[in-house]
Amino acid sequence: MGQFNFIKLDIEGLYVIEPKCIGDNRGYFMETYNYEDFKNAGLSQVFVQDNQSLSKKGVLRGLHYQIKHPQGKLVRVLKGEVFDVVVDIRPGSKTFGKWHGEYLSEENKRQFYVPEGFAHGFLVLSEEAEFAYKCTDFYHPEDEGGIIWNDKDLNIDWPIKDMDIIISEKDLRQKNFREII
Ligand SMILES: Cc1cn([C@H]2C[C@H](O)[C@@H](COP(=O)(O)OP(=O)(O)O[C@H]3O[C@H](C)C(=O)[C@H](O)[C@H]3O)O2)c(=O)[nH]c1=O
Repeated sequence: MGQFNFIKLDIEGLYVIEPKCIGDNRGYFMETYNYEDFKNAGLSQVFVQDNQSLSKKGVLRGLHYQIKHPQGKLVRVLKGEVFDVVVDIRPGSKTFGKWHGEYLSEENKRQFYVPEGFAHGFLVLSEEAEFAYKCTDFYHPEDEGGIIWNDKDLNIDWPIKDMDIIISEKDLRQKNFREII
């Protein structure tokens, strides 16, 4: 118990979580999730699906969300570094249309909890990045929505200087923010 530092962010419902990393002469150990600790911090969501993806430098995945089956996500980076972005698309939210970015890395071991109602994506900054996350609902491909990564209204400040961005065909065809609201 008490293995995590929970940091509430300005956008309601977003948390950065810093796990306690216990080092010794072999390496380190850390709990990466604990239902009791998270429940005591107000995050009693149950996760039903874990995902993991590997991406090369410059890969940008997103911005994705599910419509009728929105997923809360607890995201972290196992290897490398990413700039992780969420956009508040919760109807009636006072921060509707606001985005927030977090640098998540193997080094800082920071986790990012994103409640249901956000679009999510990330840009890989390291040569490679292994990305792992827990979801509060299952994948429903027929229910997927998306926003184009460089939407003019959202104006997300992706750290892409001098980077060759790699985006899937699907993500190159995502909608503008104005089309989904
Ligand atoms: C998301 C998902 C995908 N897939 C299959 C579907 C495709 O055959 C393949 C790649 O899917 P996709 O290109 O949608 O993967 P990402 O671009 O990483 O999508 C994710 O990107 C952003 C960052 C997210 O937050 C979402 O979890 C998710 O939308 O995996 C599954 O079988 N289960 C799944 O839960």
